[in-house]
Amino acid sequence: MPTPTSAASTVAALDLRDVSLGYGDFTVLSGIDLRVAPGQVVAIMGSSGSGKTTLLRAATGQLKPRNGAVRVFGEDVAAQSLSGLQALRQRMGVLFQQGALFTDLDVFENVAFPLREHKSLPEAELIARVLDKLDAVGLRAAAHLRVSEISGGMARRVALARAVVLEPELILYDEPFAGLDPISLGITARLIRHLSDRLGCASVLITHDIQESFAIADHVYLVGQGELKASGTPADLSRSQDPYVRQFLDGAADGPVAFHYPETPAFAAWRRRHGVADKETQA
Ligand SMILES: Nc1ncnc2c1ncn2[C@@H]1O[C@H](COP(=O)(O)OP(=O)(O)OP(=O)(O)O)[C@@H](O)[C@H]1O
Repeated sequence: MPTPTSAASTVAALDLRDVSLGYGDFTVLSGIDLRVAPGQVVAIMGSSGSGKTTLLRAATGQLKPRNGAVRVFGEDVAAQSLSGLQALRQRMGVLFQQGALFTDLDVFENVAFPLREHKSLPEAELIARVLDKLDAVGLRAAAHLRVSEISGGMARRVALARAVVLEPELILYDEPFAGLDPISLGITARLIRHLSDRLGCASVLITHDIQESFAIADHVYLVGQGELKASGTPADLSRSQDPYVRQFLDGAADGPVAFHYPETPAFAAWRRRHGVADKETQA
């Protein structure tokens, strides 16, 4: 029989059961089952507009599911009061694509910012914590530099240190590799794995980058055509003969992965207002 401790440790950091998400009359995704265990690195992949960022919004409670439940650390996100949601968010780190730093603060103060906002630590402890996180991203000795004095790749790493300074149990990364050169890309990927292992936190990456995410992920989910198309280890997906998975992984132009944005009821209404026939009728 599991002890209370071992039972607690099996609570998923993020758990989606039969979740549907959408905006207005447009359903983006439905029937999504997804689980991220503590310490796991999970990649969510899919073509442009497939709903990856939408999933991330559901995890942070910005978007309520139309169906099913989104649980973070075992708590139903949609059932939370504002203070409950804030308490859950304090246990999460989010690194947005434009993880913009405060340009009027130096590197140290950028990373110290969440600690100063949310914790009242003695200064010596705060300094130790910030330097520890800067050390984890290889930038301890850059603490004194102004944001204008660091490169774009360094700025990404500072943003990463800031995202983990509160030692979150779950970190959500929105396209952490976008716009990075191949070397920085490899370094950032290894850093994400390293931070996850070092802090024991669960990491979710929203990404298009197959090579780097497959190199560090324990599990991969592929979304497309409004649903979960595949899930498994990188090795499982690499072996898959499913036409959708193969087209996505091989980057082939022809296949089931849709290039065209799907026609929504809102577009159909716009089309009718402008006297435009639908494509099939025109053809
Ligand atoms: N606030 C919103 N209101 C209405 N529709 C939205 C909103 N945000 C996103 N969408 C729609 O939801 C769909 C999924 O968008 P989402 O940003 O989740 O895709 P994505 O997979 O992250 O795409 P990309 O890889 O291009 O960033 C898109 O069709 C988009 O137009």
